[in-house]
Amino acid sequence: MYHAPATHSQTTLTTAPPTSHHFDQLPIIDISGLYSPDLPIRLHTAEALGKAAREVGFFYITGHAVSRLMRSHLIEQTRDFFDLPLTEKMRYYIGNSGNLAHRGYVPEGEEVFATGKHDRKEAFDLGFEHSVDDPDVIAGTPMHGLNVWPEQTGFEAAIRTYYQAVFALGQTLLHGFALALGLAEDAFDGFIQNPTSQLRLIHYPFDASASDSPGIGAHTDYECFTILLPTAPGLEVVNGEGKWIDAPPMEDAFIVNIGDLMEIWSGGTFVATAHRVRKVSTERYSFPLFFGCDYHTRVEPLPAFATAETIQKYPALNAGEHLFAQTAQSFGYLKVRLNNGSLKLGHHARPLNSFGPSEHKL
Ligand SMILES: O=C(O)CCC(=O)C(=O)O
Ligand SMILES: [Fe+2]
Repeated sequence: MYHAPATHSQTTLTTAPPTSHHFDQLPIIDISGLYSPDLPIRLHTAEALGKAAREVGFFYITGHAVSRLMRSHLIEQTRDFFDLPLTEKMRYYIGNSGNLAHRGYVPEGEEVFATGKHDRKEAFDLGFEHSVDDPDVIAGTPMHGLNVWPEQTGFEAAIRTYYQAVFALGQTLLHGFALALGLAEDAFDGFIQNPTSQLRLIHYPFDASASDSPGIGAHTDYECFTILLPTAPGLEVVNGEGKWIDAPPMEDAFIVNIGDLMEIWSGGTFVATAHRVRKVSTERYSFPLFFGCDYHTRVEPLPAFATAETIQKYPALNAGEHLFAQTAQSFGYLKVRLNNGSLKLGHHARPLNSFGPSEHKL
């Protein structure tokens, strides 16, 4: 279901979860068939993907092409970076990334959500790199530009390699989703020529006092879909009865979840399922790639899914403006600029958490 997004990459859940489907665990889908040169094999795999996207909106994928070595380099480099003293990490502070490129280190307390609470977490944010002569970079369009790279030996190479591999996996999944919706395999490609697609390296530090209390509140992800690699349990997904189902890490698998844009395009055929992160007393790293579309994309139900009902339920929005509006309202350095008038959002920017309280929100 789609609701006004409350944070960058996250939409706070404001109404009851989908009621139609019962599940006690997430489905596991071997996606290797999507890499086949034979269309019938790709279609067969897409069918399983589509069933999971319709009924659960959240699933494990195996049979992908992101190697174990790439994943372990990512984790090692991230661990080494977060182990650095704060003053060193602050050299790469996200608030210093020029031109609203919004890349770099996010210290604890920088991100404050609609509830006013901040999570005990730090992050390092990066994204799709746009060339310096890209018209959007020249125009200063938010979230466009180059990544910030710490001097740490091996960091840039490891993170770049991972980004490229997981982004390519996203493109493969995108084709699978298109087939699953009965569309041409490349139906979405035109929307994803120059996306922002953020990869976040997130560190939830060891917190002995945090036994089973809520961490990141219930939300759906804002973009097309998310490809997540977690290192420890903590993620929970809501089922049709409103029960929270554990989604622990699974060896060699990613967790994929449908985001709001896919739900809008498919007129609700695919569901953006709410999830949250429990505070656990283990140190935890997680790596979501928010597979998004081009900044200027107008997102609305595609013709095959446009009915009076879906058009009313999913009013068109501008993907990038909306994403940035939510980011600007949750990151401290951008809030300062909003407050002093040096940054302005369009008059139609929705406030954080616009739809009021809910039983599933913190
Ligand atoms: O840390 C996780 O496992 C997921 C984080 C998440 O849901 C998000 O950042 O949108
Ligand atoms: Fe999320």
